[in-house]
Amino acid sequence: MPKGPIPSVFIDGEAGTTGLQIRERLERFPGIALRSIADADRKNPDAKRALMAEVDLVVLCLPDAAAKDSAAMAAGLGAQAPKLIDASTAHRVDPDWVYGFAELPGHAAAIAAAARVSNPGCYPTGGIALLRPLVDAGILPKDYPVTVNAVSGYTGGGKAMIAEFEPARTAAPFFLYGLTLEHKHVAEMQRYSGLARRPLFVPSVGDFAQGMLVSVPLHLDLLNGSPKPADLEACLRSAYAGSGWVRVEAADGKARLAPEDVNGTNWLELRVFGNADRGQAVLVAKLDNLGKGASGAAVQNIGLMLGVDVAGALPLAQAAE
Ligand SMILES: NC(=O)C1=CN([C@@H]2O[C@H](COP(=O)(O)OP(=O)(O)OC[C@H]3O[C@@H](n4cnc5c(N)ncnc54)[C@H](OP(=O)(O)O)[C@@H]3O)[C@@H](O)[C@H]2O)C=CC1
Ligand SMILES: CC(=O)N[C@@H](CCC(=O)OP(=O)(O)O)C(=O)O
Repeated sequence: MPKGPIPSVFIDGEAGTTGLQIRERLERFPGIALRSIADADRKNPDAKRALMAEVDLVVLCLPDAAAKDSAAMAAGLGAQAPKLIDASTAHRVDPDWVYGFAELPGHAAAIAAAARVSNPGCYPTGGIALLRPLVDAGILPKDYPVTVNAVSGYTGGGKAMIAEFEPARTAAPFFLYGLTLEHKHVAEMQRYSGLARRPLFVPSVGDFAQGMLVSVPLHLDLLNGSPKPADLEACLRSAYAGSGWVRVEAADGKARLAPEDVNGTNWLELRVFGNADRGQAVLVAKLDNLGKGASGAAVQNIGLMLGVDVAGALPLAQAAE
């Protein structure tokens, strides 16, 4: 039973990049009551605690340390504790939290039954979506030496990185990072792709605000059954048949792919580029890092956890200018 006439949500960190995007999606949606704290009080623990006790669900859109503090605060409310969705990295591989990737086998039901859900990272959303069906089908050996390459728009780094690009760019127009090979997303990518060997992950940022490509190169003769690129595509199509927000697109002989054209939507697009004669393929996911990669997944999870159909809050087409 909701605490009020309709289910209510508080976004802790609603002034940040991810929080604002969730707020935009829920503000225009009538099935959920969005509750806020006055700006001056947004970091005031007493104000937060009071509001947490009044709402059904809190979304944490905070740096990891602050997310852990807020999760502890919510747990301390006992019978008044709200359900939680954490958009940070703090609880992604924590066994007490459900991983909020609704399109993975069994996850939608687990999310619907959970009190604490960890929202996936933007890069893992692309990487896991490409890899998991191939592992589950036994095509990709669990110990395959997987490399995940990716490029993100600069909003992926939140307010601090946005300040390096707006109003004037001080960063390089394109750079690789994560080169110590300790990126915070590797653990969740390995766990939920079902890989036994830690994947190599090479992220990068370009001088564009939003949008993301995640790509995984594969040598087909090292896969089980030496599949053709078309077999990989068929495997992905079968895994996501009937999915509302993941679509598999034909490569159509394209040799180029840009990251921005699903921005503002909740689509996660998957493609298999391949050369059967060379025995090589590249799997590519395209998504909006702030859409399906953050706020869209959070809104999907809010819907599942509160039992509300949120399809109307999740754009499938870009808004007209
Ligand atoms: N940007 C992206 O593409 C994605 C981000 N995420 C994750 O979501 C979380 C938020 O990221 P993002 O929105 O990008 O980051 P931002 O830096 O844009 O926003 C974080 C917000 O949290 C606020 N904040 C910090 N501490 C507290 C506190 N104790 N109480 C209340 N508010 C606080 C900040 O306020 P102030 O600036 O005043 O300190 C800021 O408004 C992070 O954990 C991030 O890793 C997840 C997926 C994708
Ligand atoms: C471009 C950029 O800097 N991106 C961020 C990841 C964004 C994200 O998904 O953060 P969470 O792990 O908190 O979800 C990074 O690489 O740290």
